[in-house]
Amino acid sequence: MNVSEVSVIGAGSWGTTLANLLAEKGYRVHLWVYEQEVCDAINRSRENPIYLPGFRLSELITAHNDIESALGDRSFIVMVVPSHVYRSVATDMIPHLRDGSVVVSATKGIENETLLTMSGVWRDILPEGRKIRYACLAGPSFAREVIRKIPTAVTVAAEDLDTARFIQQVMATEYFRVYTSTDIIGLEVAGAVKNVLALAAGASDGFGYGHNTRAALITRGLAEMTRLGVAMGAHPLTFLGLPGVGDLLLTCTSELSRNRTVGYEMGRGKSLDEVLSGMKMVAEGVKTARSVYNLAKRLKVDMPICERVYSVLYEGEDPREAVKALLSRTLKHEWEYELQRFWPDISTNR
Ligand SMILES: NC(=O)c1ccc[n+]([C@@H]2O[C@H](COP(=O)([O-])OP(=O)(O)OC[C@H]3O[C@@H](n4cnc5c(N)ncnc54)[C@H](O)[C@@H]3O)[C@@H](O)[C@H]2O)c1
Ligand SMILES: O=P(O)(O)OC[C@H](O)CO
Repeated sequence: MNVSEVSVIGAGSWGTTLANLLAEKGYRVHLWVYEQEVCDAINRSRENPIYLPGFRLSELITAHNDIESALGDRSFIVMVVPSHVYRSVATDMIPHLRDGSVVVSATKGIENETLLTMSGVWRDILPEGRKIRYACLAGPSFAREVIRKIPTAVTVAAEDLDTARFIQQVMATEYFRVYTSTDIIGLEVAGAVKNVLALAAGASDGFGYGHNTRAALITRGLAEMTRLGVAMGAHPLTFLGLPGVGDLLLTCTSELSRNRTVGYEMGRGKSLDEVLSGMKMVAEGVKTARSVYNLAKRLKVDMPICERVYSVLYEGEDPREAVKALLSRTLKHEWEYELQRFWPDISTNR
């Protein structure tokens, strides 16, 4: 497959950044922009004034407000819209999508209504006989650092390694290192769950708790993420890599994270509505907390931190009571859940 032009669907901070990365590699980039005024501003002033102000964008980017012209006859597509609008945007794309197109999804989230990850959404909506080559891009990558060419490493997973290697070649630069994988579901679960855990880590910092608390949340959160991923068919090693512990560390510890910031503000006493009312960008963890809670229940996976995040966000639990509830659970072996579920014949006394 020879690529000279690509489409990027979604012009938030990450979509705009990936569009610019590809344009600076020499690809002609067609960027679909939801808001007409943002679309006009990009074409007129080479800047995304709402989602990525202060960065001059490449001349090789053309912004489009309609999906048909954004897709044209391109067959390398990067999809970066928030998860709650992913299905409707993807559905609009289908009539204009070339069969066999590579679709690289950089969205991190799980649908509330169906509990599907983004690969599941495509499987759900693609008419019989229609095919795409789906891939997921994940890993620790703040748009605001990538746009400044700060060294970054991410992972791309596709069903077959050849597709992943092809995407690696198209997207890698001297500052953006792309690893390959075939564990699509692992990347999707990791990218979604780390946002929920970042809400908890932010709240902990907002309460004024210390480094000990945050390290505990990250480590036990990693165990929860891995359990859910494995129950959904992921490879456990994925969670030790960039999409798992890499992105979890980044998001739970940095002031650049929108998810951590939402948690932090709530930990300082603001309500969820107060925090969200001042935000144009998405904090995916807020919606994904509901999906993760329901998935954990459906698959009988023990995810106490994510469960408390859900009850604070959606059942009005006081965040400090949620911490108390977490700490007052029955004391146990560190790997009790894993030993019982995966190695029942190994004694927890070993
Ligand atoms: N920003 C980052 O650093 C970063 C990094 C990696 C992954 N991601 C993921 O990328 C995805 C997109 O996030 P972002 O940060 O680029 O977005 P953003 O939060 O900067 O902007 C919100 C985006 O949603 C779009 N939007 C709002 N309503 C819409 C609608 N009804 N239909 C279609 N589009 C609509 C806006 O046009 C804008 O593009 C998310 O899943 C996020 O988790 C973001
Ligand atoms: O700002 P956040 O919390 O949405 O995180 C952005 C990216 O997912 C970090 O890899």
